[in-house]
This record gives sequence, structure tokens and C-alpha cells, in this order.
Amino acid sequence: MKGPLFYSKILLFGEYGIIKDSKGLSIPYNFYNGALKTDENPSKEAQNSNESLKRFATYLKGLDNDLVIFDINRLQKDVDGGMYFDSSIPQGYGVGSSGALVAAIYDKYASDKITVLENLTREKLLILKTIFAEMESFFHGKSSGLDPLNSYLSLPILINSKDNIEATGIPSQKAEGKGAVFLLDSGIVGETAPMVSIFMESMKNEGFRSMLKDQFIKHTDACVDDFLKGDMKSLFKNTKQLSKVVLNNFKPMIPAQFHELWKKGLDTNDYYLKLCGSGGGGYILGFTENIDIAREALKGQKLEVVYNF
Ligand SMILES: Nc1ncnc2c1ncn2[C@@H]1O[C@H](COP(=O)(O)OP(=O)(O)OP(=O)(O)O)[C@@H](O)[C@H]1O
Ligand SMILES: C[C@@](O)(CCO)CC(=O)[O-]
Repeated sequence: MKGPLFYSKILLFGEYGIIKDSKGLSIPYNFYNGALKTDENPSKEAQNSNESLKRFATYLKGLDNDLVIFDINRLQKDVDGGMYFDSSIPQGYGVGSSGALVAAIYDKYASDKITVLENLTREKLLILKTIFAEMESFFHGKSSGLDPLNSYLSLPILINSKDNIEATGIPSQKAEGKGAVFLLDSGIVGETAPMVSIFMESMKNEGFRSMLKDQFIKHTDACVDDFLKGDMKSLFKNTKQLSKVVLNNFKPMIPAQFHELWKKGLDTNDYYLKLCGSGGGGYILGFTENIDIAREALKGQKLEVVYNF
């Protein structure tokens, strides 16, 4: 027995900024997915996943009933029967493994759920995001709910500000295009919570706060606008600025062995790197005007193209 598929996501722009009301743009990434499943003879992996679901089910029992009601009895019966989340989405890589799981559970067990088929007003999107934030905070402390929302809707989401989000369209890909957005595998598992703590600590510093507002958020917002408009020339200019600001001010979020490679991209203009989610490991996001040149410059690294233009 296998349920519907829920996909991974990529926050193209907006990491950290969206905590402070910058814009953000998040897209589904269909390369990885997961589904709820029950097997006759579960593997060790399936058993571990099932254990994690058991703990999650216990947590969901305690959620505020005014926000969302789950069919807890059915959920409990299913996890007792060995249900697990059969998923190819890597964990701690910034592509939303817990988000896809949350979306799958909501889809299967929430009563009166908001569905993808109805007219998704901003109000409904915000309610969904609030429910998902509550659910996902089980996995990593505070959550914005954006990852599960993305996975649940399977649509790109534009974050205008904290309380203003909308499903959006993005320019269609050009199969033959040399321009690309790619993932670079750092080979290290990252963790969101400690990275967000470092960020919050830095925010106590006035210099950091001004940098965030006058540079980081400014460039992030410009990148989102450029991407949606399909203005790739301007996008590269702004991504370069963003890449520079991140290298100078978000060093703890960039694994040490990638500092040089990051700088090399800025010096040669062969590619520009930015954080993918909270950083600290997992994937790093790259932008290039010519993927062949980027591949050559990043020889020996694992790249996955996620978008061509
Ligand atoms: N297949 C799975 N089965 C059970 N639990 C899972 C599964 N995949 C992810 N999880 C849960 O989600 C947690 C990982 O979530 P976390 O938010 O730390 O990382 P992520 O969602 O992969 O990354 P990010 O939030 O940066 O995109 C795991 O520790 C586990 O509890
Ligand atoms: C780092 C952060 O901005 C994005 C992580 O995917 C945290 C968040 O907004 O939930």
C-alpha cells in the first residue's frame, strides 16, 4: 500500500531574510519524493522511519484542536501497523525531507482539510502555513511552515512578506539553455536549528542588522524580482552581490572547505554560490550563465541541475 507522492523543495532565495520579512521564492524539486507506505516485511530503514512517525503521532495528539483536527485513531492504528515514510529525500540537506513528511500526514489524516483543488485564497494559504508550522516544529524547533506548504501544493511559492504569500508561476525552463541553477553536494549533513541560533545571535549586533537590511535583503529581493520577470542578466548581477555578502557575513553557514570554491566563482564569474536553506552542510545552490563552464570549474564536485534557462 502506497500513498500519493510528496516532493522535495528548493528555497531559491530568502533563507534567513524571510525570518525578517524579506521576499522569498521556493520551488518544488521533483527529483526526490516520498510517500506513506506499509510493507509486509519492513527494512531496517522502514522500521526507523516508523519509530520516527510514532513519536510524531504522539506530538500531533497534543496540537491545538482549534487549529487542526486529525483522525488520531486511524493514524495510531496505521503507525502501530508499521506505516513509514518511504522517501528518497535526503535528510538535513535543505531540501525539505520533514516538510514532505508533514504534507503527507496532513493530506492523509487531517479532517476538513484545505485541498489543492479549491480556490486557494491568501487566507487559506496562511491557515495552511500556520498548521504546517505547528506540525513541522516537532522536527526542528521553530518552523515557518513553508516547506510543507510547498510540498503539499507542488507549486512555486512567492513570499512577499511573513503574512503575504502566494502560489506563483515561474518562467518556463529552456531545455537547451546553458544558464542553470544547480545543487552542489557538500557531503556534510547540516542542521537547521543551530544555524538559526547563530543567525539570531548575530542579529544582536547592530552592524549585522544593517548589513542584513541594506545588503542581504536588498539583493535577495532583487533576485526574486529578476527571477520571476525572467531578467537573467540582472539576476546574475544580483546573485553575484548576494554571493559576496553571504561569503563575507555568513561564514559559519558555509562549510570551511567550500570558502575557496565560493570565492573562486566570484573571481572568475564562472558560477555564483549561495546558501540553500539554512546552510551548515547539505546542498549549496549555484547559479551559472554556462553550465558547461561551471562543471569544468567545479570538476570533482557533485552537481545536480535543477533549472535551465
Ligand atoms: N523518511 C522519513 N521517515 C521518518 N522521518 C523522517 C523521514 N525523513 C525525514 N524525517 C524526519 O525529519 C527530520 C529531518 O528534518 P530536518 O528539518 O532536520 O531536515 P530537512 O527537512 O531534511 O532539511 P531542511 O529543513 O533544511 O530542508 C529527521 O530527523 C526525521 O525526524
Ligand atoms: C533559514 C531559514 O530561513 C530557511 C531554512 O529552510 C529558516 C526558516 O525561515 O524557516
